[in-house]
Amino acid sequence: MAANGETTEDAVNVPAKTFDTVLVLDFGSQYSHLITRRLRELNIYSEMLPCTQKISELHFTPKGIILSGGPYSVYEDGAPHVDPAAFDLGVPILGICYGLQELAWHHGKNVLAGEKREYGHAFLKIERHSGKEEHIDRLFEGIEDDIEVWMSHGDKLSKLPDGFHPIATTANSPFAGIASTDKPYFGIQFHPEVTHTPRGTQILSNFAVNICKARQDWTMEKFVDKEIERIRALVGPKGQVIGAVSGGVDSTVAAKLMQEAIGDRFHAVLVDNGVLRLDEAKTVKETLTKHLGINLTVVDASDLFLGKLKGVSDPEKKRKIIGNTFIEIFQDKAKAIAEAAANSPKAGDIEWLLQGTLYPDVIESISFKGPSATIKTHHNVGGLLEGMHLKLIEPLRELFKDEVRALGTNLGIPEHLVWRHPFPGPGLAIRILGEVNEEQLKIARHADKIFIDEIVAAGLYRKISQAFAALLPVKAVGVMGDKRVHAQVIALRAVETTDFMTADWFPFDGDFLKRVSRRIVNEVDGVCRVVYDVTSKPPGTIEME
Ligand SMILES: Nc1ncnc2c1ncn2[C@@H]1O[C@H](COP(=O)(O)OP(=O)(O)OP(=O)(O)O)[C@@H](O)[C@H]1O
Ligand SMILES: O=c1[nH]c(=O)c2[nH+]cn([C@@H]3O[C@H](COP(=O)(O)O)[C@@H](O)[C@H]3O)c2[nH]1
Ligand SMILES: NC(=O)CC[C@H](N)C(=O)O
Ligand SMILES: [Mg+2]
Repeated sequence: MAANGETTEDAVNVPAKTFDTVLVLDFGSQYSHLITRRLRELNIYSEMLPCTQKISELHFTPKGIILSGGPYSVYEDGAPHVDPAAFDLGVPILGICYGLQELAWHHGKNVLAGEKREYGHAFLKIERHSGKEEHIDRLFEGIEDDIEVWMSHGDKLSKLPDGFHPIATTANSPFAGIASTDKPYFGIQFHPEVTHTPRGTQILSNFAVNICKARQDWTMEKFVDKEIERIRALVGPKGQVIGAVSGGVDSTVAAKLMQEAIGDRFHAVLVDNGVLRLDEAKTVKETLTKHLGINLTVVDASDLFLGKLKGVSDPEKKRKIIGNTFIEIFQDKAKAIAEAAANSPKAGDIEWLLQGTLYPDVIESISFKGPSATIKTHHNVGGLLEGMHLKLIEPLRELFKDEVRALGTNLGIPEHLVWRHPFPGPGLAIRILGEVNEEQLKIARHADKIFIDEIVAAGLYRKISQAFAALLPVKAVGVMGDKRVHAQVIALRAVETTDFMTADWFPFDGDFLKRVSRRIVNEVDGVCRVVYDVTSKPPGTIEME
C-alpha cells in the first residue's frame, strides 16, 4: 500500500462511487472512526479521510461532510484546517467538537480557550425555533428537549459566527449546538458518536438521512454484487489472482469473494509453516475445498520454517524469520502457477495479489496522527510484494471486522469459520515462549486443543474474542502418582475485545478452569501446572510475544 493508503485498485469503481457517501474528515480524535461506524450501522456508507484531504483530489462527491473532533486548538499556529474548497461543494457540513470550532473559525475566527474544561456527562437543552428559522432545528428533530451528552473540550466560541444561531446549550456552553440560517451547516460541541450520548445515533441519522439525503442502501448483499462486478472489471477476462489464505476469517472471506468473481483463475495458497495448530492445514484444506469450492493448494514448508527457527528464542527474530520465509515460498508458488498457465488459452499471467487488508489497517496507515509506534512487527502480507511486480487487490479494505463477518455469512461461509478466533501468521511460534521445536509444538498443540474444545463445549466460544494456550519455557515441581515431577507450565489466555486494540481477560468460573487444568495436566505429557493469564491489554498484549 502506498503511504497515502491508495492501492492500484483506486482507479476502478470503489464503494464511494456507487453508494451515497458521507465523508468524515479526521482531525485526530480518538473517536473519529466511530462516526464512520455509526453511519454504517445506519446502512449509510461512510469513509474517513485525513483532515488534510484536498477536496479537488477526492474520487467522489460526498453527500455531506463531518468534521471530527481533535486534540488541537483552532487558534494555535500549525493547527490543522479543512480545505476551504469543502465549503464550495454546496453539501451539508456537521462539525463535532473541534469540528464545530473549525466551522466557527472558518466563519470569523471567534474561538478561544475557555476558563473551564468540560469533560464527561453534560445535560443539553435544545432550543426550538419557528417561522423562517424552523429549518435550523432539523438536526434535533424527534429528540427530547433535554438530553444527556458526552463532552470533552476546553475551547469555546467567543461569539456566534455571522448567520449562525444557537440550537442547543449546556450550563457551561451557550453554543453547544449551532446552525447557519442560510447554509446547511451545523456544529455540536458534544460527541454524538460515543455510546455515552444515548441519542447520538439519532442525531447522526438526522444529519445524514434528513439533511444530506443519503440513501440507506449500504448492505452486505449490495456490496457483494458490486464487489464481484468490480473484481471482474479489474482483473479482466483472463487475468489470474494469487492469494495467501490461512483459513482465518479475513482471508477466507476474501478468497470466497474472489472465487465467486473469477472461479478457478483464483489460486489460494496456504503455507504450512510448521507452527499451525493441530491438524490445521488438513482441516482448512477440507473446509475450503469441499464446502466452499475454493481451489486451495497447501504448501508444506514446515521443515524449512522449523529449520530456520532452530535455536532462536527472541520474539522479534522469530517473527522476522517467519515473515521472510512466507515471502520466499509465495514467490516460488506464484512463479510455478504462472509457468503452468503459460500455454493455457483461458488464463493469462498472474497479475494480482489478493490481500485481506481491513478498514482499521487503512485508517491506521492514513491516520492524521500517523501510524502508531511499533510494539511488535506483525508479519505482513504487504511484504509479499517485494520483487513480485504484482498489483494488489484488497476487496475488504473498506470493511470493519464485523462487516467482514456479515459478508462471510452472506456468502454462505459456515458459521464456525465466520466466527473463528483470529490466529496470527507466526502461529504457535509466538505462543511457545523461547525456542520452538517439535517437542514443544506437540505440548502446545495438545494443550490448546483441550482448552478450545472445553470452551466450545461450555458454549463460550462466541463470547470470547480470542483464546489459546501458551507454553512457558520454565519448569515447576509437581507431584503426580506419588512421584516428584519437574515439568513445564501452560498459560491459558482468553480475552474479550471489540477491536483487538484494547482487551480484557475473560472471567471464567472456577469450575471451568478446574476442569481445563485437570485435563491438561493429566493428558499432556511434559506439563505439571496450568496458570491463567489475568493481564489486560494494555499493559499486556493479546499474544505473549
Ligand atoms: N499459513 C498461512 N498461509 C498463507 N497465508 C497466510 C498464512 N497465515 C497468514 N496468512 C496471510 O496473512 C494474512 C494476515 O493474517 P491474519 O491472521 O491477520 O488474517 P486471517 O488469518 O485471514 O484472519 P484472522 O485475523 O481471522 O486470523 C492472512 O489474511 C493471509 O493472507
Ligand atoms: O496475522 C498476524 N500476524 C502477526 O504477526 C500478529 N501478531 C499479533 N497478531 C494478532 O493481532 C491481534 C493483537 O495482538 P497483540 O495484542 O498481541 O498485538 C491478536 O488478534 C493477535 O493474534 C497477529 N496477526
Ligand atoms: N475533543 C475535541 O475535539 C477538543 C477540541 C479542542 N481542542 C478543545 O479542547 O476544545
Ligand atoms: Mg490468521
